[in-house]
Amino acid sequence: MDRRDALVESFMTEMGHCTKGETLFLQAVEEVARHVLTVEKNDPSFAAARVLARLVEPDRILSFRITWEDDDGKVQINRAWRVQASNAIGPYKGGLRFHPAVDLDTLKFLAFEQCFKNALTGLPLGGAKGGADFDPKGRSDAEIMRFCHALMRALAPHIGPDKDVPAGDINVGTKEIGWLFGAYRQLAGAYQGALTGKGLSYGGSAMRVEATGYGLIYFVERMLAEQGEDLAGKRIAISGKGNVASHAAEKAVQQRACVQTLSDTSGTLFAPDGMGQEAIAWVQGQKAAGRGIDTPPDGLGLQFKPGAVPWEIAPEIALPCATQNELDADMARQLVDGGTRLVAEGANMPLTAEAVEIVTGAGLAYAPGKAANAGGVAVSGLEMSQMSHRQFMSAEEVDRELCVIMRDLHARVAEEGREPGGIDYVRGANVAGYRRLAQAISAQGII
Ligand SMILES: NC(=O)C1=CN([C@@H]2O[C@H](COP(=O)(O)OP(=O)(O)OC[C@H]3O[C@@H](n4cnc5c(N)ncnc54)[C@H](O)[C@@H]3O)[C@@H](O)[C@H]2O)C=CC1
Ligand SMILES: O=C(O)CCC(=O)C(=O)O
Repeated sequence: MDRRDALVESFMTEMGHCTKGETLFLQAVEEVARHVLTVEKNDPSFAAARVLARLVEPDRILSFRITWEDDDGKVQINRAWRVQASNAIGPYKGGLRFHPAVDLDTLKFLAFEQCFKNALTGLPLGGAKGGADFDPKGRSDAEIMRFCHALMRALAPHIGPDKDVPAGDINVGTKEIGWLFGAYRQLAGAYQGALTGKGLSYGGSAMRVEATGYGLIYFVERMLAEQGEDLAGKRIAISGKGNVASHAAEKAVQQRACVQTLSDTSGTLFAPDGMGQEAIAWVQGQKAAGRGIDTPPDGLGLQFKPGAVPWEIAPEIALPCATQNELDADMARQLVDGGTRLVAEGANMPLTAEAVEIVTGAGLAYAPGKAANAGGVAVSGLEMSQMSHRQFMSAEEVDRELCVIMRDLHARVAEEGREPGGIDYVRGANVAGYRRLAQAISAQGII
């Protein structure tokens, strides 16, 4: 199915010349271009500023060789990048990912998406993303710490509280941020908030760990409220078992939903009667200890199916929370045929372009990650404010604020995406994010 119109076709063709082989980046850009190019064309100042053409070319891409020593004293070499996409509305902001599959294409797509997501939060945050092809699997803590310190030696000159503020992402959690921050403060010779996701004892925000998953559920609650419904008793399938997935599960259970799955690349944990908090805590403990989820203990109501994906249970709500393009066309058809009514992305771009066509074509309510998972970066924004004021909020205060941010974000997206038959969340998110970026970019002249 090809929905490209002439405007999108010519934009993508022009872009294709300098982005050969960057399939993830092109996928993310095309989805945005479909909705915003007509908005740009119809606004003389946005059109004159060529906003989208500027946004698809990052401000700068930093590339690093990271050299470090493993536990056997052997020299190891990794590649790392920081893609600083746009600081038109605030300092560059976005996570760092450690994964062997990390490459420039992945980070360019994530940095591009981050610009729109951060604009949607209503906070003054620009867009960036970074990471390394370092695989922490099988590495000791001492090795991961040495890698973090080596990475920060390369990154430190390019970041700072008013410049670029990295955070965590896949395989980068509170532990890694601690090591990155330790090296940063020594190299900078100053105690400043150049990273978020810090521990509570040294300038972190309450609830940053929970924020993305909890925010996702607050967003889903607004989507359901549009249909006059709530989460109570709804059967939910969640993929992933990490930070986003497990905290989405935790909040959904608190809101009386029936969470039936969590997963990883080895298979899926099924809970036919719904997971309790103990089951979720067990998954979190396994992940923290670097252990698998394939041997659940008796008494938690969990069954593990090797190689299975969560979507086969025909859930009412599907929340992909693992990684990009994890949910393909066949899985999307499985959801549609099984009667799923709502899909919201906890991960960044977890549905392939074809899968998006299938779920939206079938009339499911579908929220893209740039809207639904923005709670994490929003609380990072709150962490930046708290750090600069030297005054910290309680967990209850941050949670309340997160709820308000997700409610307002939903309203912004709904306003742009409302149609007679419901809300087009993809168009709403793309256009609302674009308008904020375009106003800032066109107001600041040709730079
Ligand atoms: N941590 C954060 O605050 C935010 C994260 N995200 C996105 O959420 C997603 C997950 O990130 P985190 O939970 O932070 O990472 P994490 O490292 O805590 O967990 C990721 C988990 O996904 C599992 N996984 C990877 N590929 C999989 C697959 N194909 N099927 C099933 N499971 C798979 C891994 O086993 C891993 O446990 C990523 O797309 C990330 O960019 C988005 C917004 C904020
Ligand atoms: O908290 C942040 O700055 C980054 C969060 C992130 O990487 C994301 O929203 O994908």
